[in-house]
Amino acid sequence: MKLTVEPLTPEAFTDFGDVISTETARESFGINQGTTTRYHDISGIDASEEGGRPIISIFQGNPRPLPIRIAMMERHPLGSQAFVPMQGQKFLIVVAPASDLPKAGDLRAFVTNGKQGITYDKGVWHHPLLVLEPDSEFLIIDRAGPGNNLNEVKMGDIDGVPISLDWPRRKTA
Ligand SMILES: NC(=O)N[C@@H](O)C(=O)O
Ligand code: NI
Repeated sequence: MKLTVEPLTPEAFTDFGDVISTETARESFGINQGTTTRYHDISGIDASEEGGRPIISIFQGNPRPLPIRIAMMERHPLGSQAFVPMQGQKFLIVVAPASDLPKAGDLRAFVTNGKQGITYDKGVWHHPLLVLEPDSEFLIIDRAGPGNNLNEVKMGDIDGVPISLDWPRRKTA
C-alpha cells in the first residue's frame, strides 16, 4: 500500500493539529517600534495533564532509507507536540486521527513547504520525525513530567503489502 503525499495545508491538517506559519496566525501586528511583526497565537501547548510542563528541545534528524516504510505509529496521550524546522527545510508527516488504534485506511501523509511547522494535538497518531536531508534540526515543544506520554503500535502490512510513502513522488504522466 503506497500512501500519497499531499502538500500540507491548514485545512487538510485540521483533524490532527495546527500548521505553524505566518499564514496561520490568529492575528498579526507591528511591535518593537515597527521593526518587528508579531504573528500571534498560532498554536497552543497542551502539557499540563498529570502535572506535566512544557519544554523546548531540539531534534537533529537524518533521512530514513527509501522507500519510507510506515511500520509503526505513535501518540502522546498526555500532551501536544510541535515541530518547527530551524533551517527552513521541508519534511514529511504521517498522521491518523486520535483514536484507540490507528487504522491503515485513516493514514494521511503530507509534505511541508519549508516555511511550515506543525503541532500534533494530544493523542493524535503520528510517525516519528521524517526528515529529507542530513542533520536536519527542529525545535520541539512538548511535555515533560510524570506518567507515560508515549504509546507505540506496529502498523501491519495490508494484504501482505507493506505500507510505504509514495516518496519521492512519482512524476504524473
Ligand atoms: N520519541 C520522540 O521524542 N520523538 C517522537 O515523539 C516524534 O514524534 O518524533
Ligand atoms: Ni512524537
